[in-house]
Amino acid sequence: QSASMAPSAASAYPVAPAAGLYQAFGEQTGIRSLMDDFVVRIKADPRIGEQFADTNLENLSRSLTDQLCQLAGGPCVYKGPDMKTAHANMDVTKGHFNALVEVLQQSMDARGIPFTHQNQMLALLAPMHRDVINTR
Ligand code: HEM
Repeated sequence: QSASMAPSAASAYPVAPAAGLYQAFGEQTGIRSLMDDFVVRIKADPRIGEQFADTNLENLSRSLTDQLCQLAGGPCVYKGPDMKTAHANMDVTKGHFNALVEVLQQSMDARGIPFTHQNQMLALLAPMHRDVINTR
């Protein structure tokens, strides 16, 4: 049983990562710098930045790093709330979700992550839309 299939909040979506995905993202260090870049872009984004006004970006980057590292097949374990709970106190629309994906693509482009691997990561995140989007 791979790490990503272990029972946890991050694996409420039991999809196996493509081989080598974790390595393609530069392992834990690479994912952390990707997420450090991502949270700054998110907060600056005119479509969704406001929702992160009171967010501690350091903590968010750490949570997201654990989550993506685990999803990608790395040895991390995301210990935060499940996606429904994490987003329950805010209005998240499909437009917000798509904006976040676009910003993540910008961050992945900036780090030179190959398109195929970008799409493999997005495919792992996509099923979360059911729990994250809570508003029309
Ligand atoms: C696949 C899409 C998404 C994933 C994987 C995701 C993941 C996460 C994670 C892991 C946390 C931290 C939970 C914690 O440790 O407490 C979080 C918090 C948060 N997310 Fe998302 N999220 C997604 C989409 C969105 C969208 C579309 C929005 C709205 C624009 C959003 C807004 C927030 C906010 C405002 C927080 C709270 C940060 C804080 O604690 O202040 N998320 N998300």
